[in-house]
Amino acid sequence: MAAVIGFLKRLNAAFINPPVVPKVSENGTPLKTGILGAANIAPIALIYPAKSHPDVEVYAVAARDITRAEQFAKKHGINKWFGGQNGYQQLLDDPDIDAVYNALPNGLHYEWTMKALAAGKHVLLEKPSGNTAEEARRMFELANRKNLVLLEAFHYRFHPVIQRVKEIIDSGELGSMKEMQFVLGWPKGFVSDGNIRLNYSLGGGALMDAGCYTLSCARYLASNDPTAIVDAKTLRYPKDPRIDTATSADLLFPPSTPGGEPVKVSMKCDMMVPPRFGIIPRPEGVTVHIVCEQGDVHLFNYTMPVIYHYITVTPHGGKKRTEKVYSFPPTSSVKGEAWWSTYRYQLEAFVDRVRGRAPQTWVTGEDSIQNMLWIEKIYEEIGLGSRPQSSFQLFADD
Ligand SMILES: NC(=O)C1=CN([C@@H]2O[C@H](COP(=O)(O)OP(=O)(O)OC[C@H]3O[C@@H](n4cnc5c(N)ncnc54)[C@H](OP(=O)(O)O)[C@@H]3O)[C@@H](O)[C@H]2O)C=CC1
Ligand SMILES: O=C1OC[C@@H](O)[C@H](O)[C@H]1O
Repeated sequence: MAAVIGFLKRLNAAFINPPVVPKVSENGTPLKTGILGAANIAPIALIYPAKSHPDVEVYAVAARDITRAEQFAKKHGINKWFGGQNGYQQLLDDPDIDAVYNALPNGLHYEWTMKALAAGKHVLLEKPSGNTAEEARRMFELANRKNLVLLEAFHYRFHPVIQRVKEIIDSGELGSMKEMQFVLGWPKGFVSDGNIRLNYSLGGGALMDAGCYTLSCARYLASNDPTAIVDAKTLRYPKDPRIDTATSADLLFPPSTPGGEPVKVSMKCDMMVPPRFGIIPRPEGVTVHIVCEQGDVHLFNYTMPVIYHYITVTPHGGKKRTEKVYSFPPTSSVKGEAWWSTYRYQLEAFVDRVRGRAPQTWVTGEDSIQNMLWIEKIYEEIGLGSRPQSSFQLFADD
């Protein structure tokens, strides 16, 4: 019963009725953020988390259609909106805005992040950072040059549960790593014709959408980049064969301990998992499984752990234990509540960085660039090729 009540409380506070705190910024005014695109993800990734952050105000939204912008703004209590052909640029030109949340389709991440940085705004950028590693490299280079914060929104990395899994592996309690398996999928019907995920020029594809998490998580837990792609397979979207609706890849990573064997990693992502018996919707899974020399670690739900998750640790010949990690230990002085979503933890870190404080953890620009690079390599391997690089030029000599 207590578990059910805990689940409902977390669900409610994270995604339905987030607690609202007064805005009391040490800097005088809270960080004013503007959203590019009235995107589906914006409420759970920024608007709800901002309600419980004392130093963030969701100040404006821009949409291609002014009516849509206005409706979205009114629905979410946002006082300012921009719309029409110049709506996005008008938001960037607003001198009161400090930071921008770029929730546009992947293929537009580069153009609008470059424009936002050029306008002097910090950027919280949706994953994957762009269509190519070159786009990512240019964005982080500009952010560095302008001394602005740019973060690829790999929200799962900010939650204590994935950090706990890494801690277990890195502690050596189970010996060196042998294999890791990552699965992420959405039930068929979630992504249908017309969705940005099925649009090639907008950076669609399962590997871009769900696969970028599996790859990021593998690289994070391995503390390394892959050394080789052993095999990769894909299912193509019949209406546009340049789009993968599901992709799986077997990779090799360097040994986790000196002199050890390479770590074998398999990752699988699917945007259209067929229903069980043809009718029961079935997510492919949201799991991480790690096989070490002396035992296994399994994490269920690494992308939405606030709702529910568990880690099981099974030492060979030992007793299986289960851990749940909704917040950092009270002794650690790291901020957080059991109801904080990955996005709320992420916002805390983003604001800390913008305000010149050290965030609890971070996804570096180099990490984001490498993730894109390996996405491109896997696309090459399966014969689909990279998503098209943006033709946008910030400077004429770009
Ligand atoms: N962190 C996470 O958990 C998640 C991240 N994402 C990422 O967020 C981004 C947006 O995803 P999601 O919110 O699901 O997508 P949506 O389709 O809901 O939103 C995309 C927004 O992009 C704008 N847009 C601008 N140009 C175009 C165009 N040519 N075609 C379609 N839309 C356009 C639209 O804004 P307008 O209002 O101006 O019309 C729309 O609101 C993606 O990069 C995705 O990978 C998505 C889901 C979860
Ligand atoms: O980032 C994401 O996470 C949640 C999914 O629903 C979505 O497709 C994806 O873009």
